[in-house]
Amino acid sequence: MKVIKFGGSSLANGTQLKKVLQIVKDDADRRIVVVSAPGKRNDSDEKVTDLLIKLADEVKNKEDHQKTLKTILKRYQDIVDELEIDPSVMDIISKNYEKLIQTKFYNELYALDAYKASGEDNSAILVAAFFNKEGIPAKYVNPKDAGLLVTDNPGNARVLPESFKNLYALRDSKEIIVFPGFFGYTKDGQLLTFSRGGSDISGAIVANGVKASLYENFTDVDAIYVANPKMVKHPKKIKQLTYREMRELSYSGFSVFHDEALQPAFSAGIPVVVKNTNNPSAPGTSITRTKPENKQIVSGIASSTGFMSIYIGKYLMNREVGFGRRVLQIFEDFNLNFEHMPSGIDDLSIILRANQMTMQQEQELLYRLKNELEADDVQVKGGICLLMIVGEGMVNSVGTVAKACTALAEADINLEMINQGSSEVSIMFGIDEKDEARAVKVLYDAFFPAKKD
Ligand SMILES: Nc1ncnc2c1ncn2[C@@H]1O[C@H](COP(=O)(O)OP(=O)(O)O)[C@@H](O)[C@H]1O
Ligand SMILES: N[C@@H](CC(=O)OP(=O)(O)O)C(=O)O
Repeated sequence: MKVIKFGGSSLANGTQLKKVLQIVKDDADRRIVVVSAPGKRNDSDEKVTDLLIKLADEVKNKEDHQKTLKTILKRYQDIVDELEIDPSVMDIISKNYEKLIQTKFYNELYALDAYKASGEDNSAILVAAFFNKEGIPAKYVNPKDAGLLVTDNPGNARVLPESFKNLYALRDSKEIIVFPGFFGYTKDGQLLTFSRGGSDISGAIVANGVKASLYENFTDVDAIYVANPKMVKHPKKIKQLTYREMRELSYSGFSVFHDEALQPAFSAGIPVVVKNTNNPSAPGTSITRTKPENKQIVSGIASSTGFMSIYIGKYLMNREVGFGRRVLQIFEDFNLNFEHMPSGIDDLSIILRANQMTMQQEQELLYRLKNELEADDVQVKGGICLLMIVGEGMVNSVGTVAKACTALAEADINLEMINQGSSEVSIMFGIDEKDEARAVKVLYDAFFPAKKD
């Protein structure tokens, strides 16, 4: 049995849905279809999820929401019309939205998640109706009925382990299951979403639950490329990656596959393949526990912006027992996640995502760090980009850091930070955000030089 997930780009209009149907028909093992909300039809279009966030905001602020609601309904209506699906589906979807808008939520974050999730929920209802109309017996299954349970973290829910056992029952269905991605329910029955792009996570959870032989993730590119195709022209394709390589690359910018989607697949040993809905015969990229050794030391180069660093300097820091714990306690008091913590004998830096704090919180944090730790110096720097070079081959090879540093130095790109060693398969550099695209390009040229004829 295979679990197959289609992203928003594969569900953006009727033409895309016809491709989805054909892909499902092509392989009798494709029994569970996890769907996203309709995505962008072209570069200037809006994702339904983004429209729903806008709608939630308008309803919350008691602003006029009719235009946004109409735009959302039209996205579904256009698909229903193009595919000549029974118009009663549109009545169901419209009623779902009427009901949602009338619902009084006592927690704004729960409300936002309910709006966001409705994009995938209605998409699954529509896809199931389309399959049935085309003679493929299919049924929509709600994550609550299937027992997909999550933690109580709005917009950032995590799966609860008992979900996997509950989901096993999906194997028994005679019909193809169409399952909405992106959300689950707490034990108290509250709907909550995963983080953005989280339909990939739902697909991996369902694949784990039903003990799938393969998790196929269909998107709009022929493969995962060694660098983001928006930054490097025609980058090389990757045939195979290990789970840990993919996790590092997704975490640091390869948005094509969600980093949290690796663990459920990994823990059940389920191979993942990323393929193109627009070109399904292309082999795509496989993600597996191990991969055959090859000459390629670096597998991919990723980058991600939006980070800040907080530097703390204090003479004899290394001799002060409990210093690190006190630093982290202050961060915990502000409910801040941190990503990295490079350190020296008299200084340490904390790298964190900048969007976690307001200016005022930042000022309060700096004040506490300086005073409670009696630090000599506390400085903050925003606008940091993390560059990640990833490859299993780096474990047994020398010279990767030197090669990367040379390429960056020759391009006059200043390194704010280097972090090598904690993860065997990656090297991380902190640079100024303005240098991001140039840095990815020079590293690509250094590690994937064009073949000379
Ligand atoms: N290294 C990479 N390889 C392939 N695609 C990448 C990479 N990095 C970023 N992407 C982007 O990821 C996009 C696919 O992910 P996404 O937009 O989430 O698709 P979907 O709508 O199918 O979920 C691609 O169109 C591409 O722009
Ligand atoms: N629709 C949600 C979840 C998702 O995974 O979407 P997509 O498969 O289009 O990346 C989002 O935009 O975040």
